[in-house]
Amino acid sequence: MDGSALVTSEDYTTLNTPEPIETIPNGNANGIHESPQFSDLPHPLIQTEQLSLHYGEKPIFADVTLPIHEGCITALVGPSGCGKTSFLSCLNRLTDLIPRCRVSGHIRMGLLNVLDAKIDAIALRRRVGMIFQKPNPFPLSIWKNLALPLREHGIKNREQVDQIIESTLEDVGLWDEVKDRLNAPALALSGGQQQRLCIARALVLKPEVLLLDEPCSALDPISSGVVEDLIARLRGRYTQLIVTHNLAQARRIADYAALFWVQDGVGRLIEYGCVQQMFEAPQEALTAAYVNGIRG
Ligand SMILES: Nc1ncnc2c1ncn2[C@@H]1O[C@H](COP(=O)(O)OP(=O)(O)OP(=O)(O)O)[C@@H](O)[C@H]1O
Repeated sequence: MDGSALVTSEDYTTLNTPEPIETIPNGNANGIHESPQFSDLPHPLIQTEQLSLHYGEKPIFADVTLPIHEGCITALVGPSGCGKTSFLSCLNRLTDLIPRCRVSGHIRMGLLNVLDAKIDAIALRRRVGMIFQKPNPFPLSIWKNLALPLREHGIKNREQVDQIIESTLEDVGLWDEVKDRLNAPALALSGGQQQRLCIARALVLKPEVLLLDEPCSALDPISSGVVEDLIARLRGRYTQLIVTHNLAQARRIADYAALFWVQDGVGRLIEYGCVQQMFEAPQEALTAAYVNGIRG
């Protein structure tokens, strides 16, 4: 599902987030990515319990209990229509904006009960940013794409805004490419640059979690590689949950993977584990068939 239409500038609102954590759970001296062992695990930053979602009367997924570990990359994989995007949308309550969408079960993020009707969903969306399949920069200049969410959060001092914009564009590897044309329209950038700008737009608000819904699938192979490298580089600083149909990508960058599948008309979590285990020694026959390209 392309949820880009769901997001308004209002979704980029509200301050009050802790600084991103600095721990880097992965990556050895050679830069080779290694999956963490379960024994090394901190508590999950987010935990869903028996999470279920309906659109109207139609059940989409049911009873999903899934930990999402801090600083790690978790990949959601599975065939089209099994509810991966819908699951992502629950985590920052974008589901509130979908008519006749009903979510039940529990989502804990630290001490926060995410599904509590009383919590500030706008504040939550600042802590849990979302990146969509199709890059969706505002039809404004590059600079304004980043200044706008800052201004909405009360950061207006020009020097401070410029400093945050520069460091965030550095973070996403875009500074050198755009520093001489910050007033150019964002829509004039290439698809891959636009997607990195959208990631920067989420990062200026210092989120803890990034939800990435097939962030590379609309990009050419080179741009896709650049965005994938960026996601891998952000490991440890942000908790990332990525929906991808690209199993090779999941294997390259994720620490954990979760396989969703429609069974008896409803999406189910079939298996969750370290990415290495999911690909090399899956516990479920369906996972083995999926990762080996036999099913799905
Ligand atoms: N707003 C909506 N209203 C009603 N049904 C919806 C809505 N959004 C998605 N669906 C349906 O819910 C099911 C799950 O969709 P979802 O996009 O979550 O699956 P997905 O696994 O992410 O699929 P894909 O990999 O193709 O993006 C699909 O049958 C879809 O048609």
